[in-house]
Amino acid sequence: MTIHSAPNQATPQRPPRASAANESPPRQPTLKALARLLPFAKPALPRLIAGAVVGLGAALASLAIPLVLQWVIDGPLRSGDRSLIVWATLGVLGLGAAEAALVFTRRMLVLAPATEVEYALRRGFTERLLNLQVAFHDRWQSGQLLSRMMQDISLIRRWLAFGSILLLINLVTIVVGTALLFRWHWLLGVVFVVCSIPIWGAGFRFEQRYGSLSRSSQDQAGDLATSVEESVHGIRVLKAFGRGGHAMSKFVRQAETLRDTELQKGREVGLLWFWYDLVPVLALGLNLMTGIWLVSRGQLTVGELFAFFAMATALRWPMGSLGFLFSFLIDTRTATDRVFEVFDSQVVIQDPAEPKTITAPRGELAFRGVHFHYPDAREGDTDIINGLDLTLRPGETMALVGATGCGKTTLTTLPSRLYDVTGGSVEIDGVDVRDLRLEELRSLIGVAFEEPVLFSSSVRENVLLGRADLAPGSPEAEAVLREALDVAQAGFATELPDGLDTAVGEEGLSLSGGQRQRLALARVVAAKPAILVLDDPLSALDVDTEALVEAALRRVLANTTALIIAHRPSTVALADRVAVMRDGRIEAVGTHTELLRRSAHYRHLIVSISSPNGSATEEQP
Ligand SMILES: Nc1ncnc2c1ncn2[C@@H]1O[C@H](COP(=O)(O)OP(=O)(O)OP(=O)(O)O)[C@@H](O)[C@H]1O
Repeated sequence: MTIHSAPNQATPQRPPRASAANESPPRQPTLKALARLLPFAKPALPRLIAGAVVGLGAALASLAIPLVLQWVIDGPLRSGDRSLIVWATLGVLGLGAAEAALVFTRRMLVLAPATEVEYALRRGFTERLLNLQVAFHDRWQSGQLLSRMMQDISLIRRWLAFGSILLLINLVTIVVGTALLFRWHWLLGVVFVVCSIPIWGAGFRFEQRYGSLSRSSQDQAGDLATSVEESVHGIRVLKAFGRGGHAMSKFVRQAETLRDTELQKGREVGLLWFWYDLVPVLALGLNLMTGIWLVSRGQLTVGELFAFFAMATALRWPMGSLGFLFSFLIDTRTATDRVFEVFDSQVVIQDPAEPKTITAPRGELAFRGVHFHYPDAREGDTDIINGLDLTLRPGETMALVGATGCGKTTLTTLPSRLYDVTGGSVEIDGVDVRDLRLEELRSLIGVAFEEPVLFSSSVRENVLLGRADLAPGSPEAEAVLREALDVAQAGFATELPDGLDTAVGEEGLSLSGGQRQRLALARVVAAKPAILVLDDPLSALDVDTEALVEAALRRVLANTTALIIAHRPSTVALADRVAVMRDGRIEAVGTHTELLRRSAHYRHLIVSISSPNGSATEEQP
């Protein structure tokens, strides 16, 4: 039973969550953007550089073949020296074999370090996500984060292992090869360089256009991942409301947008490839005519002409591959930008510079002149928590009641610093929670949310989540586990197929709402915090189970300070005192009987939550 309220004009409405696609900062030069990978790539650099050097060796071996050919044609072949011809043939074979072996070695050298960089990036990314405050996660779609974590980081790995090295090798090969063309005859070199001008022009135009397309497609892939994730998560609701078709058409719309962007990308890459395929062939044709002309005038030997063709052919792949490598480069810089947008997000809720500590916690929790608004609140909106004062004495159980949307859940997020107050302070035993290290603070406060979240692991691991101090499987851990399950009336867990080792959560056995809620309650009880914050923890339980949990909770709460959001009279009955919240403040505090006597708003709330279709609005007294 929930207390409903009419839309409250005073509280800000949440705008839809921003797709991160709208937030990209101005583009910086590609090399500068990629240089941000250096701290992660540093340990892998020696092997990546060794791979590049070996790769260059392979390229030079392939470039040496035309030189040997020239020497054979102009030397031994003309003079008829058979033994030298055999040696030269063996030399060419040796160079070919050396090239193959070096390419293989390059692959082996770069594979492992690139995977290590991928691992380091994923690890850093996850650490960042876990450290970032809840407000960050409110703004970012999960599919966007997932696609950055999986697709973008793996693209960066492929770039480090192959793309970057191939681009370097191919550019060096083109420069050295072109220099050799000049060595045979300056005119051949000039023709080659002039012919390659359109390639550079096409590359420049491509960089300009492909960058934004690449960004759009990677963001759209993230949006698509979000839709799929939401549909899979909400599959029951979609089916129950017969809205599978609606979800499908949303998916199709997004998939079509992504397809169109990919097609545009494909057209841009196709155009680039056209130039990169056409120009080397044109250059070869023009050079053939120039070469024959030079031979006819005696300015070039036949051997030099033959070697020149072998060289121009050897340069075809490096030239042709540039289109693909440039698009790869731009996709990678986009991926790097997207990954670093998360790394660049400020962790605003963190440990203080000079932390205080509470050596013997008594469990007093005080809200002093607290103000709070969510980061997306608009200028001029009234704060959701608007100058709130409330003190819970050590060991006291305080029920918090108020109309729906008045800010009760928001208030429960402040003591453990899921969000920071925007004014005033929250104090434990007189110490501002912002002066405590987060680890200490979160060991002092246990929170159970209305929506019980279980992880895809065993019952045991889920319940002992907050007890990293207990060795898994130790007698002490088992005792804490049993006691917590007992208090939460979660004995059903021992009868699951694998007992307390049964996997639950998304990947595990499906549990009922009440079973999930009892395990979540057991988890917070097992944490044995000095202060418990419970957001309507018994809402999914039947009346009999609720009574049993309440009796057991009373035992636990005897020594623990507790703030409990109450949506039912039975939960209010657990409390020593009740606080009535209205318009972002505490309107009245007292025992249930006192409040019934002196607060009209409380009477209204109690009547509405006691009736079968209970509803309360802020407009009522
Ligand atoms: N993450 C958020 N970002 C922005 N606004 C939020 C966020 N969470 C809640 N709000 C807004 O804050 C206001 C108070 O919400 P809150 O969940 O604290 O109310 P509540 O009293 O717990 O309601 P209920 O009894 O229905 O659970 C609402 O207007 C809500 O839209």
